[in-house]
Amino acid sequence: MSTAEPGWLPTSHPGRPTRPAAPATDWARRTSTTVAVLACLLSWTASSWDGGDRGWVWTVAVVGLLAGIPHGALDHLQAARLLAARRPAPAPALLVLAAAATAYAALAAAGYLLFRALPGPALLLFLALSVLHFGAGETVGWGVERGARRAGTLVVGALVLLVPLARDRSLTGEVVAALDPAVRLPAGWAATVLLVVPAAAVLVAAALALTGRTRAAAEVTLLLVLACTTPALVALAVYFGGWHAVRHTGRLLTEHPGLHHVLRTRGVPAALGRFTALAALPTLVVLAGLGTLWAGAGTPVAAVAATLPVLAAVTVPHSLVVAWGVA
Ligand SMILES: CC1=C(/C=C/C(C)=C/C=C/C(C)=C/C=O)C(C)(C)CCC1
Ligand SMILES: [Fe+2]
Repeated sequence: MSTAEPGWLPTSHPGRPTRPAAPATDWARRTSTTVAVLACLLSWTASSWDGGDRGWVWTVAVVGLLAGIPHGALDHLQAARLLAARRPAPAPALLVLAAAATAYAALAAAGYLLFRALPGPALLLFLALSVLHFGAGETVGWGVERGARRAGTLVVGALVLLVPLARDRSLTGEVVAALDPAVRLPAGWAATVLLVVPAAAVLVAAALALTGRTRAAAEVTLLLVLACTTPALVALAVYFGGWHAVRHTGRLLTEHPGLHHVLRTRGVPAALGRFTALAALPTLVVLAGLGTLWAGAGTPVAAVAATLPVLAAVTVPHSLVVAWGVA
């Protein structure tokens, strides 16, 4: 990073903006929509040709998971920036970064220990947190009042996570049993989710369309189709890696001062290049960890069960940093 560019602490931006920042949001919306539409079309085609052999679904699941990892790779920088902005007096940048990274790691460790000690309640908390995190990522740009945003967050978060999990009860059950055979999901949860959530999503899409938010309405409809008509793991993986992570990255290009500077002066591809460079090392660390976990798992289900506590652990600080940034 050259000395003329702002780093991860709040600074005034040198120079005049040469490009507006909206292209990052636009790029993210166009890319994620294209991915979701193509994923639906390809998935319907594959499902009709695979003769019941669903090996391809696991490939899509791994690709989606891997594609989603980098979107949290700059969380420690985001946390440091938010922490620095709240301090009454400026503190040395490295000290703030160390404090933010320590708090982040401590929260992740606490999440992991909780998952290991009490898998049942921790799984329910993790699902609730994930619904809120995914849903909040969708409603952030809707421009609706707070109550409507909260309802939309719950409905769309449940749509993209709980509906696929409920559609493939046997996979969800197997993963949960591999995690801890003593854990029981509440009876009737899947039927309730499938009865309530898609209908609620239709109402949300209709409300958005009737209030002139046609693009948001179309996006909720597309997520409804993805969640309800593609194999559960495909829906989850495509949403996580091809939609949630892409949109979060688009927002980061505007929120992170260094990336925003590159975005304004050199455009979206250059800002994405800079994001890739910054995210590479944390992403590689997570990949190495996942590789170790997966090497010890005998079956795909065992690999997913081994991934779950780690995913839950990093989701705790990740969701908090993202929510703090939006607040
Ligand atoms: C229960 C369960 C799952 C839940 C995954 C979740 C809840 C992921 C949340 C990720 C988040 C919130 C990432 C943030 O960016 C799997 C692995 C799909 C497989 C089947 C069982
Ligand atoms: Fe996220």
